Amino acid sequence: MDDRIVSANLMMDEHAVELSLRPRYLAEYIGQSKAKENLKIYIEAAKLRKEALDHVLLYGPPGLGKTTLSNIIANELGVNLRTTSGPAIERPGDLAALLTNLQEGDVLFIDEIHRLHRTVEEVLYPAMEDFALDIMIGKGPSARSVRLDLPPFTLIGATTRAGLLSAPLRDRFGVVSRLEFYTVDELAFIVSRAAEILEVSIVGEAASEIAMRSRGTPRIANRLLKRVRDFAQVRGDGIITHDIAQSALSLLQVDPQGLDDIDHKMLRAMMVTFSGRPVGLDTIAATIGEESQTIEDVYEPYLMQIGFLQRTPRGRIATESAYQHLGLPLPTDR
Ligand SMILES: Nc1ncnc2c1ncn2[C@@H]1O[C@H](COP(=O)(O)OP(=O)(O)OP(=O)(O)O)[C@@H](O)[C@H]1O
Ligand SMILES: [Mg+2]
Repeated sequence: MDDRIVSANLMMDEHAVELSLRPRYLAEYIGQSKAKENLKIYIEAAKLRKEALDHVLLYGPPGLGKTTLSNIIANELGVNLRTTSGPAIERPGDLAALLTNLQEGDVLFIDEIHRLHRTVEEVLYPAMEDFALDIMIGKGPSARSVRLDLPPFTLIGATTRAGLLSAPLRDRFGVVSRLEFYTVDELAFIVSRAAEILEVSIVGEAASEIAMRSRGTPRIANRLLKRVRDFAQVRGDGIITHDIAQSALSLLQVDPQGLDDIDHKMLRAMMVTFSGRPVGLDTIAATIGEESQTIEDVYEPYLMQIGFLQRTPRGRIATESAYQHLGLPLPTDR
């Protein structure tokens, strides 16, 4: 019982920490300069015209800051933000309830928008296009559709899988922004800023070390920082030195490129089990006991970004740099 209370408190703390690390305005949002510059102009223009901002679609791998950016957009516009997610909206009526509760100019954020049910999605079309809801009244031959006006609002959709969005939905977003992996410098900056918020001292080299091992992803950078901080407090004198960062990260089984156990298993399966021949996603997934979708959304994008994995029409293959990184010989018949 006591344990449970303690762990619940810990979780609350973690959550509060998570929120405190989240930038609240565009000026604090590091990197993503392309998306940021465009949004700055659109937000400014919408404010000048006193109109709702055009609907925004944010896509890219997990942890790059889609949710953070949606919060920032609402803050910059000075409007309310309502948050929901594709799978959470079960019936058209649920979406109708959300939409009719919006105030003029509000932002409705739908996370995982690629997982919206078809029937719900159809309600969204007129809502996005004409700020209207078409409601069916009655059944059978006497059924008729009534149109209900909605206040102008901004829909922000986030997805890791833009490819799974239906064309009609995709076409209704005026602003489509793809978030990119962060550079090591940007991540080092994010780590230093987070350390300041967490009130822990960190030397520049240590911030860079964490940044290099964060797979271009701020969420991972913040997570690694928190774990390294634990090491610094228990094993050192609280200051995160380069040495502490390096040994903590090795103990966490994050290699110098930021690859973890699952990346290693994936690459080894491709190189050893399948001797370097092209392999299908599902085969890799089954071999290492992971879900195909996790591999496709979380692992592959970064391995492709650093040039360790290629997708070919015949399947996935590991590249020469991946063999070098793992210290395995390149197969001779390639
Ligand atoms: N540009 C940024 N500058 C500073 N910190 C950032 C930035 N982007 C994200 N972060 C940090 O990374 C964390 C994860 O970001 P966020 O939750 O917005 O990712 P996401 O793209 O919504 O991920 P998911 O696809 O998993 O929902 C945030 O809590 C925030 O602390
Ligand atoms: Mg999110």
